Amino acid sequence: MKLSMKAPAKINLSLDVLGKRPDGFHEVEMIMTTIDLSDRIELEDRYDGKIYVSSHNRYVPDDQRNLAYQAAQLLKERFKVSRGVTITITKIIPVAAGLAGGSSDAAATLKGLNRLWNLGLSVDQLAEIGAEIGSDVSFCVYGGTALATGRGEVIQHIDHPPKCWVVLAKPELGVSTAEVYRNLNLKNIEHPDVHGMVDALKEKDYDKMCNLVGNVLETVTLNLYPEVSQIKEQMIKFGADAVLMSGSGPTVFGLVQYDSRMQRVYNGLKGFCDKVYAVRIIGERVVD
Ligand SMILES: C[C@](O)(CO)[C@H](O)COP(=O)(O)OP(=O)(O)OC[C@H]1O[C@@H](n2ccc(N)nc2=O)[C@H](O)[C@@H]1O
Ligand SMILES: Nc1ncnc2c1ncn2[C@@H]1O[C@H](COP(=O)(O)OP(=O)(O)OP(=O)(O)O)[C@@H](O)[C@H]1O
Repeated sequence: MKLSMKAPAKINLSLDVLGKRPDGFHEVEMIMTTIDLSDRIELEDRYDGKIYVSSHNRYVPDDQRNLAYQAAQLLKERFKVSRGVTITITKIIPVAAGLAGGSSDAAATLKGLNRLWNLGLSVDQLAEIGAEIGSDVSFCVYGGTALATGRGEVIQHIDHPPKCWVVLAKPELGVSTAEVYRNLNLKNIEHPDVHGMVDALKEKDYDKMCNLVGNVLETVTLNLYPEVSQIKEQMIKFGADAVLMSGSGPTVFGLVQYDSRMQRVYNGLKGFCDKVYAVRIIGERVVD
């Protein structure tokens, strides 16, 4: 049997770091929402018990380092599954970009294998297993819009953003999340108003949402890679309503309400940056 799953990217509308934990991770408070930019994951049953993964993308490992492979291995071992799987990833989400591409591939693999292997796990159980693979995987299992706390794996569903465009620009560099967290100076943080953002979404107040976007990791990545600042400046110049880096970067996104303005920002960035996308926020949970 064969299954095909969509694995959407996320953006962080707000990202705050509260401190460093004894386990080395950082305590975060962030708002994530899914966007209409997705990888496709095909899962095909194997009866020799092996796990194979391929993506035809030179930046993505085709072995046990692949997060989708790790998802399959975890389920196989934990639930003593004798069958195997061939995982084929059509990579659309840019890699090491701050868009949770690998995490979403892992989440889609967990959800797909739950069906393919008849494991009967609830979405909450899948999210809990996902947290063992990476901090963003739990959110990706649920999708939608959430306030994520802990190291990112404690998920509280919140209202989705008002309808708008997201223009994304990804410079030709990949960023290591670990390196960005390592370079964060906890004594010198300007905390974004995460709870104000929750209210803005509840009130469906587009202007308030735009005013409150903030990400404490942005300054770190901007210092490490000044070209990200230039992309931000271009987005602002071409008229995006709000501009922010997603996650640990380097992707910068701009929120835009009107189609004509979206086209202007998109075209403006196209000449400036290699990978540019204009997509909608999905924001609402899709149960698949
Ligand atoms: C930047 C974000 O993408 C925002 O959504 C996430 O916080 C990172 O999520 P992720 O890529 O799934 O992160 P993980 O794979 O769990 O961790 C990668 C590395 O980032 C650092 N890390 C990650 C999450 C966190 N709350 N604190 C951390 O310090 C750790 O050094 C860790 O070894
Ligand atoms: N399925 C996968 N897709 C992309 N990268 C993967 C995958 N599996 C493992 N990786 C590795 O993970 C690293 C980070 O890639 P990914 O695209 O998930 O980063 P990211 O978007 O910054 O994630 P996050 O926003 O969760 O921090 C890559 O450098 C790659 O080597």
